[in-house]
Amino acid sequence: MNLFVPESKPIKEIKKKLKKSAPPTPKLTVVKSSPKTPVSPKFPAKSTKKSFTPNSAGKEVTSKPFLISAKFNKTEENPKSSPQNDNGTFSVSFVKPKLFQKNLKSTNNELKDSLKPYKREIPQKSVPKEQVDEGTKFTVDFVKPKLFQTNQNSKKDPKTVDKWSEMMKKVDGRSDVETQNFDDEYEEAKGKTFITNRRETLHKFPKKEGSGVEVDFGKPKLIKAKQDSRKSADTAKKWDKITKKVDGKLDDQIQNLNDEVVNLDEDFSEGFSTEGRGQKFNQNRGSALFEAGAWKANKAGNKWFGDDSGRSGAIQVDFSGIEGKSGENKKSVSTNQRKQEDNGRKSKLKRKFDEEGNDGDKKRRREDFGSKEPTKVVGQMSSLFSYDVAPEPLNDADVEPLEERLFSRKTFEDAGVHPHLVGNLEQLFSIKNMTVVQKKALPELMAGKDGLIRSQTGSGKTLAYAIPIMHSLQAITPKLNRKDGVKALIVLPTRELALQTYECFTKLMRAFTWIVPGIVIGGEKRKSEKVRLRKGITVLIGTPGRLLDHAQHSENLSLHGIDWLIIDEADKLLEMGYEKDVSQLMSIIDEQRGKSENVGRKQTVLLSATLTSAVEKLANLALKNPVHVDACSNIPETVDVMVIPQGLEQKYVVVPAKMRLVALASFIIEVTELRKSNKIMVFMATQDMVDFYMDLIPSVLSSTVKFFKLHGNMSQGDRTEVFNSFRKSEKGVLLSTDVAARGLDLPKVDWIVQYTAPTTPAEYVHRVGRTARVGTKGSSLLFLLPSELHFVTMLNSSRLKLDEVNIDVYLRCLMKIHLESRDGQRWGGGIEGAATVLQHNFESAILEDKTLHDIACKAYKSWVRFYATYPKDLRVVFDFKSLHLGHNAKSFALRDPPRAIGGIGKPKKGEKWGKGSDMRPIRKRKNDNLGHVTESSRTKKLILSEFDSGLKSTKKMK
Ligand SMILES: Nc1ncnc2c1ncn2[C@@H]1O[C@H](COP(=O)(O)OP(=O)(O)OP(=O)(O)O)[C@@H](O)[C@H]1O
Repeated sequence: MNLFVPESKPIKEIKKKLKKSAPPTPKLTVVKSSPKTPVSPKFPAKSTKKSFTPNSAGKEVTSKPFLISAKFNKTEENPKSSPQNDNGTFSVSFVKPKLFQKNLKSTNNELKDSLKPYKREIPQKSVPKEQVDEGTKFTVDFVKPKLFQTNQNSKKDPKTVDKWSEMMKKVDGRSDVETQNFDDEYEEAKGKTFITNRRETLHKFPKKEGSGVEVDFGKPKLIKAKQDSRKSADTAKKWDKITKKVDGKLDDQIQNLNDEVVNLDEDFSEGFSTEGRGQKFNQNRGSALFEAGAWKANKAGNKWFGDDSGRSGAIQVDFSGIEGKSGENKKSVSTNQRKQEDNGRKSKLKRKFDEEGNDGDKKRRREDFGSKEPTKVVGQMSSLFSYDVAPEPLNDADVEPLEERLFSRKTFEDAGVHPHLVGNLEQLFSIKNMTVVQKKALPELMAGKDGLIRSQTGSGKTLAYAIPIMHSLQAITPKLNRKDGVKALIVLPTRELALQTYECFTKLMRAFTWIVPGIVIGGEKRKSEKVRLRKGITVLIGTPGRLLDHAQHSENLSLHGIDWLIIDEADKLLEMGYEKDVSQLMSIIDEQRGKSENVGRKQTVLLSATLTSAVEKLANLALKNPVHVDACSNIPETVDVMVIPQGLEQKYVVVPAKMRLVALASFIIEVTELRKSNKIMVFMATQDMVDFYMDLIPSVLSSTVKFFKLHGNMSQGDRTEVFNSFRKSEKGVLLSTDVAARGLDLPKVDWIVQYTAPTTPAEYVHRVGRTARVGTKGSSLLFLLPSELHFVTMLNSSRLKLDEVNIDVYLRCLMKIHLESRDGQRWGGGIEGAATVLQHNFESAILEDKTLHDIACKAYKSWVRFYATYPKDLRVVFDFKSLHLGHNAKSFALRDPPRAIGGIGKPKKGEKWGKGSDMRPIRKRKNDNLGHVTESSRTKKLILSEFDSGLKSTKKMK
């Protein structure tokens, strides 16, 4: 059966009939169309079939959908004329072609390539051509359009690209059922009716009715084009322009269509809409449409109209089939649902991966924290492995640490430093090249300027000011002598730092014997210091309290000849509340200098590894036209960033309160015994903690490594001895308070452990800065309670990058050493068993020794008090109320319940803080006039005790 030529109406017959039925030639404004000539002169020739691309039938498929909107203009003579029974004018609007062409133009070769296999399916030769007469009705299969559409979309949305490639896979294997599935999306779009009113040469499709496939379908593309127009301003404009034209020409139907299109446009994001169904298009360029694609003949439909020329007939497109899009909608809903499910599954998977993926440690930690057991009664050892609920592990932060170059290529010689000094540096310090901060600071300070200097820890700030001082003092003629009094005054926050600086100057002065260094740091008898001062000192180094004391009360200290005032670790001095002492010192210097004749200009220099706003305010008061020396060239001004030595590896470990002591001991064993690292510094919050752990840990571990302790409440003799012997020792563990956090230059320290977290990010930087100095390597480990985990986030925001290490890494070492329970009890195997033995041994040591028990209680109380004094901005992380005091007591090897330990404990319901407890409510800190936070007097006492000048009556404690 020939589907294309209706058997019942041979062409000639039809023509005859037409002639008969046609009224006298109406005055028609016929817009002629031919494949080669655009119907509307407003549309260029480009919009003809020439621009078609091959379709599956081997025939060209238009890249322009030819959604041709047509208007049948009723004639004046025959106002009742209708397309069915009369001729009329058909105005055609080539709405889409241009637009679509634009779209296709933008389609890259990928589209063509991807379509090739599909197109080759039906070789061109196999498609015979056939003449079809006017009035032939065609049914359209809407396969291709979607394909094109999708491909176009694919360029805009990666998801669609995926979908597209998935579809293409199906399309490639077009013969199989899947392709059919793909076509299903348009299944219900089939059945559109096209009627030609002209004779056509058509491709003959397979013999059967309903076969054949493709058409380049205007409507979807129209919708799509409109939709696309939202994506490109140009296209949108063009679209608007075209729409206007169309609107001017279209009849109601078309107008409606446009309305629909707008609606569809809205709906398109949800998939193909049902809105377009039932639309009818009139087209007077059926040929173009036919040419545009393959179609199916439907001999049942013989409606046709138009003139016999066949040039201005109409083709009616019935979109009723588009309701199939509701299926699509359903599909898209289900796709959405599937997507949601997928997302759900993915996020579940992601969570799972986060938990146990490549970081099984985190997973284990979460499991470990899972159970919760009440602390058992005193005298019995409570389980070590039952914790608070674990915190959510932190996501890996995207932190880009700030880098600061350390060394420069310039030598001290290049900077014009006196050759004797250069020689000294080479021989005694083994130093030739300057560090960056020295390279920047030296020329400015040697030129007589004041300076505010910042650079990372261990970058040679001491020499950055010591060399210019020495260089200028040695140049003074006649040569200085002791009677000239103090020429340079160096103020530092701690005695150890003062001692270290004194040593540095002593070395530098070897070539200049007439320059005399001196130190006053407290802790010594005032009398012997006075004697030294009376003898005469050229470079005086000291802590602020003792310096002020001498300046105020000792006639032997004359400051009128001061040329240099150095305030080192300025931020710490201010944080400790020394700004008053420092400013008093400055006034005394100015006063004495004011009374003297022939005084030169005094140079003042402030230094710190971290510059706070308080330091800058002090700088404004103390410095005149200072030069700002920052070793980091790209430090952002707005962000509170910290620079860490590049050789420093920063880690943190989250340890439940109960496990802290065992974890610390394990770490010490692991690092000193198994990894053979040499030196560790362990920072603790309070002096009592340092005392207690110093008494407990070495005795229980019977370790071969030597332990040292350093805090502000030790005698100066002990402090100096410890400081010196730890410096010189090859191996050792130094338990210390923050007294050792600043400025100390202890050689070859491998690890910095912060057993209690610092009170500021800046303090963190100074503590870890005791290792990895001047280009060496070092590591740091920060202990955090689960509740403190987000301190890491805070550090991250200062561009400090820390990596998490699991507690097991250290606990595992307990399996490698011989651990015996003190009383022979057995505690099971594995890590847990070993850790329990160790904890048991600590607790037994306390139980066996009442003094040690008392020390433990004292330490515990001091820690609780300390915890309540975290600065306000850190309390969100170091929240006293979130502490499990009982679990924390265990880290002091105490089995006693908190309230039994000197009344420490949270108040019971209805009870106030302080009642029967050592605890007090946390006091607010106030801002002083220098803009930094001042401590409550109790907190201040706590901090100052670390750095006490040793004087009986401390004025600074007013
Ligand atoms: N140009 C240099 N080349 C090599 N080493 C140097 C140089 N300048 C100083 N050093 C050494 O670097 C070490 C650290 O110096 P210094 O204590 O002055 O650092 P810092 O910047 O003050 O550190 P912090 O901020 O911790 O106080 C010292 O041992 C010092 O001798």
